[in-house]
Amino acid sequence: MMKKIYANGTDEKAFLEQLAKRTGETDKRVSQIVTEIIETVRAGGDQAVQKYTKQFDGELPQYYEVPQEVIEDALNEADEDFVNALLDAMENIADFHNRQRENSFVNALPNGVLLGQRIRGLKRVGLYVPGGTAAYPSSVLMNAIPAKIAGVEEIIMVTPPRKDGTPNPDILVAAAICGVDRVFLSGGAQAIAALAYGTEQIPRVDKIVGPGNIYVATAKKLLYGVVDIDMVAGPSEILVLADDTADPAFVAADLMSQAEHDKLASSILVTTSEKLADAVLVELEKQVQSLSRKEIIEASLRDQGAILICDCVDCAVELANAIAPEHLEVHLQNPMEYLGRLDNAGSVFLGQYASEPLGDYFAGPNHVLPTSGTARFFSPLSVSSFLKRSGYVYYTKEALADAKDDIVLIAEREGLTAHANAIKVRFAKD
Ligand SMILES: NC(=O)c1ccc[n+]([C@@H]2O[C@H](COP(=O)([O-])OP(=O)(O)OC[C@H]3O[C@@H](n4cnc5c(N)ncnc54)[C@H](O)[C@@H]3O)[C@@H](O)[C@H]2O)c1
Ligand SMILES: N[C@H](CO)Cc1c[nH]c[nH+]1
Ligand SMILES: [Zn+2]
Repeated sequence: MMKKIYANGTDEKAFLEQLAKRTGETDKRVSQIVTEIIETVRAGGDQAVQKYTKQFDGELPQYYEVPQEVIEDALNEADEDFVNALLDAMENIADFHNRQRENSFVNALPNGVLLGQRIRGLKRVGLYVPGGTAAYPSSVLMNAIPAKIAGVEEIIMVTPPRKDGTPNPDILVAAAICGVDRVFLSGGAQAIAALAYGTEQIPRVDKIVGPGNIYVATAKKLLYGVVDIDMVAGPSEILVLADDTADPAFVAADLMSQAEHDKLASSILVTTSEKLADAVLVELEKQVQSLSRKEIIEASLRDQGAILICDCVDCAVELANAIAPEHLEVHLQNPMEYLGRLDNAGSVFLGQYASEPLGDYFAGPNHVLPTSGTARFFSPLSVSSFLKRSGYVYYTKEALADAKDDIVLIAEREGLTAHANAIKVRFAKD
């Protein structure tokens, strides 16, 4: 089901190149389609959005904007256990993200100068919640909770309608408990374009967050600059780093937990133990039989998965850093020992009981994470993703007099005499 590759410098390189192409190959064609969608929505507004919804999602949605009473009804009619589970998860997620708060500061110098940084929440944010195979209430929590903590004034959620045009009630429940302000039934590149430019009904936002498929990710990339974006979070990924102390049943189960998301999801085992590799293969065959998304899991493991066998743990760690996966599970004898060397992962899960779904739903750290190797430079979604900082300066005449010569000198050296003049003019009458 998963290929075994011996990490000898050549074979794993070929696999990594193929992995890097898994979303990239379609990029050019998708870019063309998405560019056309963006331009059409920019010119045609809500009508164009609805036209694409009908084309790609099959039906005109029951509501374009979901009325508040429908959202409230969804919460009132939801089963209590589900709501309570979401509230339990929310408590952990809020507790974790509350620790990410940042404060404004001011430095008051003895000469009367004030230098400060003001931090505020973004005014209005767009939250993309995938539909299709991936309508996740947990993703609503992971996006909306840090936004609320950051002080975002208005959260506009967009999500595709279900096949019959109705909203997904579980998504509405999550939106209600998180305090999402407005919900539109629109998905794909058209929803991203509407949020970026604004339409008559969908307000223009300052930033768009949330994962989505290749059309959503491409629209976000193309519109970056018109609007801010969080990151490009694509198909899910897991890399398990394991030695012969790992439990093959746990490793196989966790690999499949991410393969289940998408045929393009990638699940990789990097191990020093051939014995473990073989046992994991047996477990995969056994456990997949009872899983409802067997077909997706098998396709994902076959096409995007691999077991990479390394000579030593250090080589395995190096390989994990080179792949830079979204999720990295550490099933090594002393997992904590490696934490400081695991540089490139969206989220790290230490030890055999820190199973990836614990992070997807409950533990507290965010599950909107960088994918496709971008964990090298992107960080998880966080409170700071929703903050804006401005520096400010207050100077007295005396303080400016002390700084005047340096400023004028640098300005004139740059050939910017108007800059120099703006300083000099303040002392012209002295
Ligand atoms: N990294 C993360 O944190 C994270 C979390 C959750 C989900 N995900 C990923 O998000 C993705 C969700 O994908 P999805 O497809 O289920 O939902 P989606 O909402 O992202 O995409 C559905 C939309 O795609 C558009 N679309 C579909 N076919 C199209 C076509 N041929 N041309 C133009 N537009 C088209 C439609 O508008 C449709 O509404 C998955 O890849 C999943 O792995 C990632
Ligand atoms: N693992 C996904 C991010 O890659 C997030 C998620 C939502 N629900 C279940 N899982
Ligand atoms: Zn998941």
